[in-house]
Amino acid sequence: MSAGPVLAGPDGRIPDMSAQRRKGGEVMAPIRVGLLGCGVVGTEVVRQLQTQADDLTQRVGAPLELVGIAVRRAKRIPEKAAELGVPESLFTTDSAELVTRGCDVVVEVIGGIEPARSLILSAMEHGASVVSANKALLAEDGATLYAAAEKHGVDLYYEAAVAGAIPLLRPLRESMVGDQVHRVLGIVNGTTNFILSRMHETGAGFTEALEEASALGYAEADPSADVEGFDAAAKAAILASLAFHSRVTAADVYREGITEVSAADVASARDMNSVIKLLAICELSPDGSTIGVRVHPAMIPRSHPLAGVGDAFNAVFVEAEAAGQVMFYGRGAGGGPTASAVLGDLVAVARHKVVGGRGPGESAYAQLAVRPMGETITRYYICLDVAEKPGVLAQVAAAFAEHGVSIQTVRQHGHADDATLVVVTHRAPDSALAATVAHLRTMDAVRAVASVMRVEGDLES
Ligand SMILES: NC(=O)C1=CN([C@@H]2O[C@H](COP(=O)(O)OP(=O)(O)OC[C@H]3O[C@@H](n4cnc5c(N)ncnc54)[C@H](O)[C@@H]3O)[C@@H](O)[C@H]2O)C=CC1
Ligand SMILES: N[C@@H](CC=O)C(=O)O
Ligand code: NA
Repeated sequence: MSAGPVLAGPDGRIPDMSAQRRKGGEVMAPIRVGLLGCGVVGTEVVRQLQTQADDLTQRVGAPLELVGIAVRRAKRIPEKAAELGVPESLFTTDSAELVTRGCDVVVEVIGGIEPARSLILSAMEHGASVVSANKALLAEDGATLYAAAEKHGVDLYYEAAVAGAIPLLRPLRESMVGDQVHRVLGIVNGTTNFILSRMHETGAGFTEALEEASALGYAEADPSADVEGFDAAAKAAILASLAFHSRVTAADVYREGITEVSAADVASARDMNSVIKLLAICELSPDGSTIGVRVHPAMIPRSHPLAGVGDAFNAVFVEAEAAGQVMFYGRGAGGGPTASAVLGDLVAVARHKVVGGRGPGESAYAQLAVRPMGETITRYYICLDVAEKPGVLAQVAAAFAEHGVSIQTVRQHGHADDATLVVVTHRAPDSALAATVAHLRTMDAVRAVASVMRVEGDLES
């Protein structure tokens, strides 16, 4: 059953079908595409499919025929159809039926775990390759999806799932797969980068900046996934899996979001000519036997290349043995940029349908274990409210020394009851820093541990 003809372009023209003609005049059948979800990303996917119909036909070698668009609510169909200029008959609320219609490719941009997982598995079972933007699902249960893709001989592509428009997963899966990756570090959540940038640049409040990010289509349906770091953790799990050829799930990732980052932290960072960014860091241990995967806010100097990454932009460094450092930068969120990555994957898997063959499957052969966060070695910024009495500084320094954490700089602000000590440490294990902080909290001289933040790069003191 077909829902209709190849969609016309915005000028009303039917795409040029010359690319359908193969040697001997053979006509290539259209590649049948089913779309699950028509929200921020899905809407842009339909728009780009229409505006680029001719070019996509040429690039694939066959026209892409949109055979159905599954949406959740029927009452939105007339409005969506009018907005996109497509027939209402193309829409359905029966997503389970759409994936069994004999699609060549199913594009999943619903999000969440269920029903997305069941729909993808059913689509594969019915012979469809799958393009998805769903990092939450890939990070929770990518292994099941990969296994199904393998079993049914179809592709599973998900470039949009990490860092939106930026080509990052295919470079890791394909271009850099001959190298030994040591570290992947970057900003992979647009919403939190937008919020932190606003807090630094305009002094905007957290809630106000989050509302703006949601209105711009950057935030997840439940924005706590962004601000609590779950979205970045899912992306870190995907990056670590691909970089280190191991199976890493979201549950393996150490995660802190940005909800505890205060205006005072932002001001402190400014005093130290630094900024606060939510970083995802995936790294191989020096002996190559384990990996660390973490997401947390970090203070970085303004001179650091990631410090200038503003708005909802993302940027990721990949450090590899032979390649050295490679940087990826671009729009990490928003309907248009994300749809660009979806379309890239769609063309790739559609070509495979036309000429045969498949893209890479899962490569988890290395099976490296994820080490506990306590073993991570990094530097820290600690802000303490202290009583301004003789000997306090010595007591604080002794607490750090007792746990083997070496202090790089200490600065005191204010006097008497308002005194604040800002300590920046040398590199130390996370467990040692945690023990130091627990110790500081028991000391009479320390009124409060106001803030603890990890540091990347060399801060000015
Ligand atoms: N918005 C962005 O900047 C980016 C989003 N993504 C991912 O893309 C996916 C989609 O994101 P958005 O478009 O922003 O979300 P959205 O919430 O705007 O759109 C999802 C749509 O799916 C619909 N839906 C839910 N259940 C359905 C079902 N069973 N059948 C049919 N439709 C159903 C919802 O009604 C909604 O319209 C998510 O996995 C998200 O994490 C990835 C990168 C960037
Ligand atoms: N909510 C996500 C969307 C893209 O992945 C983000 O803000 O980065
Ligand atoms: Na991407």
